[in-house]
Amino acid sequence: MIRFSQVVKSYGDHVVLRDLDFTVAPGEFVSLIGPSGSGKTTILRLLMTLEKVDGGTIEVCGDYLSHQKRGGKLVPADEKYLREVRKRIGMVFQQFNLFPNMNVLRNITEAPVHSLGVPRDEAEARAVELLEMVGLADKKDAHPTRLSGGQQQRVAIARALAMRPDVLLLDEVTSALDPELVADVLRVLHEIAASTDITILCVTHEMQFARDVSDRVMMFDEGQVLEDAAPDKLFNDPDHDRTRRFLKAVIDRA
Ligand SMILES: Nc1ncnc2c1ncn2[C@@H]1O[C@H](COP(=O)(O)OP(=O)(O)OP(=O)(O)O)[C@@H](O)[C@H]1O
Repeated sequence: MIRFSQVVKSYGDHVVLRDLDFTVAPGEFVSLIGPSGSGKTTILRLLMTLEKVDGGTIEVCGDYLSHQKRGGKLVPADEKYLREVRKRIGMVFQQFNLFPNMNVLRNITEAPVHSLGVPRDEAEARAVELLEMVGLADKKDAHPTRLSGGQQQRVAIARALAMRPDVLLLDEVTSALDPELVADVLRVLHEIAASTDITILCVTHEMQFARDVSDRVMMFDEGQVLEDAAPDKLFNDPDHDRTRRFLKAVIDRA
């Protein structure tokens, strides 16, 4: 579960998120769409604790992310507390960010072994299962530089899942890929959405994918959720003219 309550985030005088409220229910797959500069990445950066809120609260699976409870009061979260909460949040970025000096298996097992204390043989067995799931069982000994961008991104997805996160954040995960490599990555995400109960928040420009895979789609504009609906409703019959114009612009560009 993810809950933003009255979240405000500014950069200097520029208010990027204004009194933002939204919830992603446990196990839901929600896509976030909207024009460039509307604040989508800022939402993910707050969830990754790379930024702090200026107002309001963020909760992940019942724990505050922006604050912690001390003596019955909410106080700003300290680093030790955040390190624990962060373990429950998986992330996959546009750039794959794999460790170039480690083979694929090590890339996947490093965090479970060192941050969660999972025994190495157990972490390796799980990594092999995940590599099978993403269609790369034969690449476990390869180094990332030997893989295509699409394969590297599938390793990055396996690496995020190896931490058994409650919440998975996807930030334009296909944007850096050549078009012919996109389908395999989307297929893997489809399977994850269908076969796990991870709560997923996905920022994407892939409208067909958002339509196919999401339980809900949030159209975001100027720091607020303009429209929040099931994909069929949002893509076929949006309530707002702004949404209609945005969707048309994306389709015309494709
Ligand atoms: N570190 C920062 N310092 C100052 N302004 C920032 C910073 N990060 C983002 N912004 C501004 O905040 C606004 C929202 O940016 P954000 O990256 O969240 O938008 P976005 O919807 O993700 O855009 P895109 O689709 O292009 O990635 C933009 O006007 C951006 O210029």
